[in-house]
Order: sequence, then C-alpha cells, then structure tokens
Amino acid sequence: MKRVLTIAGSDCSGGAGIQADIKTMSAHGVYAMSVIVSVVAENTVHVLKKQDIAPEIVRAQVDAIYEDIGTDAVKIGMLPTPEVMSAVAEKLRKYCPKNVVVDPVMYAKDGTALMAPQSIETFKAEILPLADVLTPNIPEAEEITGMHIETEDDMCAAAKLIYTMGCKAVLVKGGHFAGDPIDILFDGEQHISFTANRIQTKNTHGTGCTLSSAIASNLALGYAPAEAVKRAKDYMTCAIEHALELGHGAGPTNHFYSLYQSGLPK
Ligand SMILES: Nc1ncnc2c1ncn2[C@@H]1O[C@H](COP(=O)(O)OP(=O)(O)O)[C@@H](O)[C@H]1O
Ligand SMILES: Cc1ncc(COP(=O)(O)O)c(N)n1
Repeated sequence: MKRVLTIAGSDCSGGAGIQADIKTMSAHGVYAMSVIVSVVAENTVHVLKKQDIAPEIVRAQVDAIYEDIGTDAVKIGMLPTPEVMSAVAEKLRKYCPKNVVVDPVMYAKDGTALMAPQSIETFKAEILPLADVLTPNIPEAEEITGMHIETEDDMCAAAKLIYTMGCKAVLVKGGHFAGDPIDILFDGEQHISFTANRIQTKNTHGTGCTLSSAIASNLALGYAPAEAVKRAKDYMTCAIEHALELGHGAGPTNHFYSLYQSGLPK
C-alpha cells in the first residue's frame, strides 16, 4: 500500500487540516500518517484558539515516521511559526521524501492567521524549495509574490514568478475569483488550466486541504503531476458538490460521496 504523510494542523471539527487530509487519503486507498504541528480549536464558523506544537516534538514525529515506515508522498499544510517551518525543513532535507505537495495555508476562512505574518520569509527560503507542487490560493500567491492578482494572465505571471523561487511546479487556485473556478499549473515549461463549474454553496470548509491531499495521494499512486492535479480537482469538485450541511457556517467537503463516485481503491 502506498504511504502518504500529512504535516499540518488539527481541525477538531473535522472539516479541514489533518482530519480532511486523512479522510481524503483514505478515500484514495493510500495509508495516511500525520505529523501534527498545531492543535486548532475551530469549527465551521470560526477559530477559537490554537496551541502550536513545540518544534522538538515536530522533529520527533517526523523521525518516528522515517525510522520505521517511510513515505511515497508528503502533504504539508498549516505551518504556524518560523521555528516549526525550520524544524520541518531540516527533517525533510535529511529524509529527502519524493512527491512533496505544499499548501501554503495562511488564514482560516474567518480571517484568523494560521501562519504568523513574520513567517513568510522563512516559508519562502526553507519550505517553498522543497515543493514538487505548491498550491497557493489567490491571496497566498499575492503574499508570496507581492503582486496584485486580478486576471487569469496575472495568475499565469504569479505562477511563473513563484516557480523561479525554487519549487518544481505551482498550482495557483482561482476559487476566490467570481465565475467558474480556474486553477493554473506551471511546471517551468507550460501553463495548464483546470476548470470546473462553480458550485453555489457556502460549504467550502477544507477545500484547499482536500485538493492538496488528493494531489499528494495521486502522486503516491504514480500519476504524473498534471494528471494528479486533474484527478484531484475532479475528486474535490465532487466533494464540494456533495458538501455536508453541518454546523452553522461553512460546512465540510464530503469524502464519502467522492469515494463512492471514484470506485473502491485499487
Ligand atoms: N464553489 C466552488 N465550486 C467549485 N470549485 C471550487 C469552489 N470554490 C473553490 N473551488 C475549487 O477548490 C479548490 C480550492 O479553492 P480555493 O478557494 O482557491 O483555495 P483555498 O481553499 O485554499 O482558499 C480550487 O481547485 C478551486 O478552484
Ligand atoms: C488546521 C487547519 N488547517 C487549514 C485550514 C484551512 O482550510 P481550507 O482548506 O478551508 O483553506 C484550517 N481552517 N485549519
């Protein structure tokens, strides 16, 4: 069985973070493992509080995975501080995992910062170059590049600029624009667009986590990056289409429906 590790924050309400990652990976038929870097008390409405995990415990969790089981792909989500970023980067440079997908999580949907604002330079220097695929949304791509992104051409230009910062490919996600969401992948050679119909729903808690975990799962299963992104986007669109009406805010994506649609894992 293929092995996929998520390094991310815990969302106790089960819609985003580690919990969304493990559900997505399980639905893809891969063996999911987690390194928790922050415990976030949150739900479909807002973030109440968080407790970041000490960097030495983050390092020890990564060691625990690699001294025993190993990985076929790694997804990195929320990294709360420069210290946690350096701990993760140090260990990934040591273990050199294949197929690293980085979702540069900066804010929860209610606007709470999940990445401390002073972390961006450490993120760019230490984490971004580890990524085989980096998956920023529009505000994150703006933060990383310092650009203002308004059009599809701006998304292409931002993807190119982020690529020059050292990742192997970048997928700029267009979910924050009006209209049908277009995501643009740049791999150093060409731009590839992935489109889907916009689903009219408020239930989009965990979409970014779901997409990046689905990409990591598909890379672990042996798909090339563009095919892995295409399959992940199909999975995620289905998971949004059948998102669950739970809680009083943005409900979570539905992994069980997507699993049923994509057939049982091989
Ligand atoms: N209402 C929607 N209908 C269909 N796809 C969506 C919708 N909202 C977001 N997406 C897709 O979900 C993924 C993540 O969305 P985005 O909002 O851009 O990032 P994030 O969740 O990180 O803020 C992207 O592939 C985007 O195109
Ligand atoms: C622990 C944690 N990680 C990430 C997100 C962002 O989630 P989204 O996928 O909705 O952008 C979140 N709300 N909580």
